[in-house]
Amino acid sequence: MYKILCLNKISPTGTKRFGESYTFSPEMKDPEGILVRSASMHDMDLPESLLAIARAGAGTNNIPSEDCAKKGVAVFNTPGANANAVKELVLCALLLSSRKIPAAMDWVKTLKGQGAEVSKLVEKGKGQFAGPEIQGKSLGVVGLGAIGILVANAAHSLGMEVYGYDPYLSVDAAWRLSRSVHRSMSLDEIYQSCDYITLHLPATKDTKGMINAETLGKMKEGVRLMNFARGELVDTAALLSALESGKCAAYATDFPADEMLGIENVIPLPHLGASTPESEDNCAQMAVDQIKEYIENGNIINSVNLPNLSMAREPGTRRICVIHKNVPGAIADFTSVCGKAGINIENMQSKSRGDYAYTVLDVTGADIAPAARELATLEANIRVRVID
Ligand SMILES: NC(=O)c1ccc[n+]([C@@H]2O[C@H](COP(=O)([O-])OP(=O)(O)OC[C@H]3O[C@@H](n4cnc5c(N)ncnc54)[C@H](O)[C@@H]3O)[C@@H](O)[C@H]2O)c1
Ligand SMILES: O=C(O)[C@H](O)COP(=O)(O)O
Repeated sequence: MYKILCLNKISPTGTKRFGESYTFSPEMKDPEGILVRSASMHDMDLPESLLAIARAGAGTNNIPSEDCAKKGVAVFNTPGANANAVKELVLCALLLSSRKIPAAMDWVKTLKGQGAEVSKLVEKGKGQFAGPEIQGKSLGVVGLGAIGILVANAAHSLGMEVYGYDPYLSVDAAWRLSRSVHRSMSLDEIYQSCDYITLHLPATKDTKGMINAETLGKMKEGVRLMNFARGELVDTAALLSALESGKCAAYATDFPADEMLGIENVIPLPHLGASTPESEDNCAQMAVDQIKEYIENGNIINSVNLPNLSMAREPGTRRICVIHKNVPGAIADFTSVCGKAGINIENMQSKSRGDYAYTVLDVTGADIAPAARELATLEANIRVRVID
C-alpha cells in the first residue's frame, strides 16, 4: 500500500484516481508521496520514505525544490491546469480596478434605509466613481506562460492594445498567442507605454521586488496594476507611496500585505485565482496521475526539479530508476555494473537537467538486488529504485 500525505485539501475528483493500492490522509507517517497546494514546506523535515511531491497548481515557491533534487525527491506541478480560472479573475480585476466598482458598491450600501431618496442619492453621488473603459487602452502582460497567454488573448478580444514581455517565451507559447499581441523586448517598454500592467511570472530570486520605487517611477501616471502571481513581486512600501501620490491609480491583487488592507484603490482578494471547482478538479487529477506514474513506473511528467522522462514498460523486465548527478561516466558505470552482474539491459533512457540526471533501465537476467545495491554506492548516484 502506497502512502500519500495531503498537506492541503485536494479535490476528490483527483484522489479517487488513486485506487485501492493507495491510502491518503492529512496525517501520514513515512509517505511515499505528498500532495500539496500552497502550504509552505520550507520548514518541513522530509521523510526518507518520500519519493515525490506533487503541487496541485502552478507556483512551486512553497516547496524546497532544489533541496528535494539533492535528496532524490521529484517535485511536480500541473502546468496550465488552473490557467483559465486565473484568467477569468484577472479580467474581473481589470474591470474592478477601472470602474471603481468595489468602492461604488460599498458606498451604495451606506444608503440603506433612505427609502425613496435612494435613487436620487445614487444619481447625485455616482460621479465620484466614474472610471475609464478598458477598450482601446494598453495592457502590458509580464510573463507569457499558461495564464499570461490566456489573459493577453482575452484582453485583445475585449478591444485592448496588448503588449507582452517574456524573455523565455517558448515556441509552443508563441503559437498559442494571438498575432495581434505586440511583443515587447524589454520591461521598460511595458512600464513606459501601458495603462494597465498584469504580472504572470513566478516569484524567484530574480523577480522578487521587481515592482519597486524605480520601476513604478517609469510607469505612466495613473497606471493600474494587477498582481495575481505572487505578493513577493511587489515592494509594498513603494506601492503604497505610488497609490498615495496617484502614480498608481489602482492595485488589484490576490496576495495583499497587511499594510494594503483598507487602503483606497487597493482591491484585495484572498488568493482566489485557482479556487474554482473546474480548476481544483483539473489540478488534482493531473497531480494524482503524475505522482502515481512516478511511483508505479518511474516516469517523470511535469517535474520542476528533475528532467522529464517517460519510457513505455518493456514486458517481462524489471525497471531500475536512478536519479544521479549530471557527470561524465555515470551511464558507463551503470552498464558496467549491470554487465558484471549478468543483467541484460533491454531498454534504457537518460535525460539531464542542470546538475541532475535521470536514467531508467529495463532489465532482465540475474537477481538485480545486488547490482542495485552496488549502484546505490556510486558517488554520482543520489537515489536508486527498483520497480517490479
Ligand atoms: N492567483 C493564483 O491563484 C495563481 C494561480 C496560478 C498561478 N499563479 C502564479 O502565476 C504564475 C504564473 O503561472 P502560469 O501558470 O502562467 O506559469 P507558467 O510557468 O506557464 O508561466 C510563467 C511564465 O513566466 C515567464 N517568466 C519567467 N521569468 C520571467 C521574467 N523574469 N520576466 C518575464 N517573464 C518571465 C516564463 O517564461 C513563463 O512563460 C505562477 O508562477 C504562480 O506564481 C497564481
Ligand atoms: O500557483 C498556483 O497554482 C496558485 O497560486 C494557486 O494556489 P492554490 O492551489 O493554493 O489556490
